[in-house]
Amino acid sequence: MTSQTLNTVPTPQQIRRAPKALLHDHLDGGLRSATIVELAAETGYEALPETDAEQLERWFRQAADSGSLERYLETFSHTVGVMQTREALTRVAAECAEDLAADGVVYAEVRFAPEQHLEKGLTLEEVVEAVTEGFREGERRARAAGDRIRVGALLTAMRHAARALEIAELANRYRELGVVGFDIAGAEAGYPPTRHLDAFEYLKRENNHFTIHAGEAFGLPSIWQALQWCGADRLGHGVRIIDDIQDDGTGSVKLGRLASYVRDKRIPLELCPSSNLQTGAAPSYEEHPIGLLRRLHFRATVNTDNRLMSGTSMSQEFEHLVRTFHYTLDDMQWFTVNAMKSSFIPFDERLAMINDVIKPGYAELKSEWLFRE
Ligand SMILES: O=c1[nH]cnc2c1ncn2[C@@H]1O[C@H](CO)[C@@H](O)[C@H]1O
Ligand SMILES: [Zn+2]
Repeated sequence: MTSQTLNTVPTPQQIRRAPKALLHDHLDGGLRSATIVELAAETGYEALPETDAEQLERWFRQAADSGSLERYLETFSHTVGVMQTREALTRVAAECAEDLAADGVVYAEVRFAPEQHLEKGLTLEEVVEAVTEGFREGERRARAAGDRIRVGALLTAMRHAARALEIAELANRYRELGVVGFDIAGAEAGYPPTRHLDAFEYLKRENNHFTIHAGEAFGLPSIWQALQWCGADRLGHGVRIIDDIQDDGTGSVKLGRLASYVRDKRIPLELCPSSNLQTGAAPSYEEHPIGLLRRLHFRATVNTDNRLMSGTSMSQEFEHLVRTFHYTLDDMQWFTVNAMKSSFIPFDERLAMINDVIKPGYAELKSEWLFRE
């Protein structure tokens, strides 16, 4: 190995400092556990399973480690439970932006389902405004701490419910006000994305963007519907696309028609390795499809999904991948540029982020070995 290739394998510290872009992160899956405890006391939420922040953090991780998406999702009742006031939503959003920035994330799209935050009388509009105000506040605090981050909101509709069109209209109304797109989430099996076709067709007519959770707990039919019936711009997870790829282990790999389409059309895959291990969508980091999908040049991106439930961060996701697949800074840059290219902000802004923030950041890290004492 030459010294140059040796030096492009990032250290944990370099991974944290490297500029990262995040497309798939749930606001209600990333609260600080101490904040949950405080908000529960302030807002009179009495159903927390633990009242000590550290124990609560452990509880979330263990409860989410269930091997089933449905059981994993049950843990969200406690985060959503304390996110029912304007102040709570703004605080959680501001801390989210701060935490991501401190982890070296320069661009993030963070999603949440407005319809889940109406229990204490807030309107859908008030929920969106509280969250976007929090993101702006978090961006300011990050700047004051010497970090840079830009956060866009994605509005999620819950796939078992029937409010998708309403939430899509909301996303469209708040487009110039910090909302960059739309999503559907929740239990996948039994709730195909075509249930919400009216919402997707509306967004297409409005020239708006959307991603769909598909190919996580359910396989190819869900991905096929999301793309070919609903017209999704990106796939939330999409990891089961691996079921349409035959890898005989001898170097000969055969793509089925859906996998070919996904690769040919450069459909972004919002891959979330740690989350997949917890819900049983992948057995281990070693066997996670991201290794093959990266080798085959799918438009793969690395994401956190739910930092609290998975006890993770963008840096930690990359640390796992670097350890497992021996990725270099060039690989990290590749995933990051993929994410930025696939983001929902205007093209000129994406390009500036890639050329003026991401590439210089990696160049700086890659050159460090030259000046080592
Ligand atoms: O990995 C996932 N798959 C499907 N749904 C999810 C996942 N993570 C979170 N949510 C769901 O999205 C809602 C809004 O953020 C959360 O409340 C949770 O129910
Ligand atoms: Zn998700």
